[in-house]
Amino acid sequence: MAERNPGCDLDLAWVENSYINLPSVQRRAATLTSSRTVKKQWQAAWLLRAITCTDLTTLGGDDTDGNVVRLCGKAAQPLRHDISASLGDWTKELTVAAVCVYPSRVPAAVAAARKADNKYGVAAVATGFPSGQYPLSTRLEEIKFAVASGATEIDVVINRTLALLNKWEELYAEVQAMREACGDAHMKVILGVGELGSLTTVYRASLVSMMAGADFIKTSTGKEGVNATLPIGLVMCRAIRNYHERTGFRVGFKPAGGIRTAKDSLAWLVLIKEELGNEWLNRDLFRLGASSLLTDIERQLFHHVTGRYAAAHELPMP
Ligand SMILES: O=C[C@H](O)COP(=O)(O)O
Repeated sequence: MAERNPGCDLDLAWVENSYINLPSVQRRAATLTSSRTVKKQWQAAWLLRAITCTDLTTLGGDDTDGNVVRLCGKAAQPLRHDISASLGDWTKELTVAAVCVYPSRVPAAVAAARKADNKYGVAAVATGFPSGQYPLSTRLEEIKFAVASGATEIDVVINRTLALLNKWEELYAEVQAMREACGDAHMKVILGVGELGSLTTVYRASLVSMMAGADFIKTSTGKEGVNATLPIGLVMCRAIRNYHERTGFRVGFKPAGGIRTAKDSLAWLVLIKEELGNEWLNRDLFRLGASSLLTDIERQLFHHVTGRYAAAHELPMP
């Protein structure tokens, strides 16, 4: 694991004097997908990398321990054995980075991960996910419950109200308290970008979260109307880069919400490579939060290996 970001004092002047130019962000984001294409064995290699960085997610009101355990089976063995064998023996060891579940489902996920020698992590969403509209005391209790249940990573949501009202000191204090409640569990801070109103607010909330000790910043819960988009991702990566330049600490990035196709995952990998560099292209510093992405990646790898697309029954999801 990379050295954790300990955070730093809140630099309010830096936060309040930061502005984002929307047209230039849009222009740069548009070049990302047009400037680089990866094909054939290189594409297969990138897709395998995407799998290792995936937080395989189920966050449904109808989740049960049964479907969480099936998801964990997929986390431990993301590809069908024969596809895996054709891609090389080393892929037998391939797992996703983590499974991501609600706090009440953590014990089942932890038990399943233990049976797979903890080759992947167990992440829990917390702090009044997805809205964060609850008292701080209960939000912190949720973190403690998930950590006590064995979660190794906690995906917390910020209080968007504070960000929208530019109450940066209060937001900083809340995220600091969340980091303390997480203890040794790594903390991913979800900004809920679709509800932040502007890219400038996204940049400022990114900075404040990192100053307060985020190990990762994450775009979305998957429940907002707008989730992970490349322009928003670009702004967050620039914030991560600027924070690293000033403090020397590396913070990870997790786009999440609406990432469904292998092509989407390649675009996100290109963004990371171009904006943060190869150093960020691993599960310690990059995650893709997704519930259905793996299905399409497996489908594309099946095509790479066999030359044809699989019928639905050939690649059943758990
Ligand atoms: O944190 C991950 C998201 O909730 C997943 O969203 P998704 O279902 O759109 O892939």
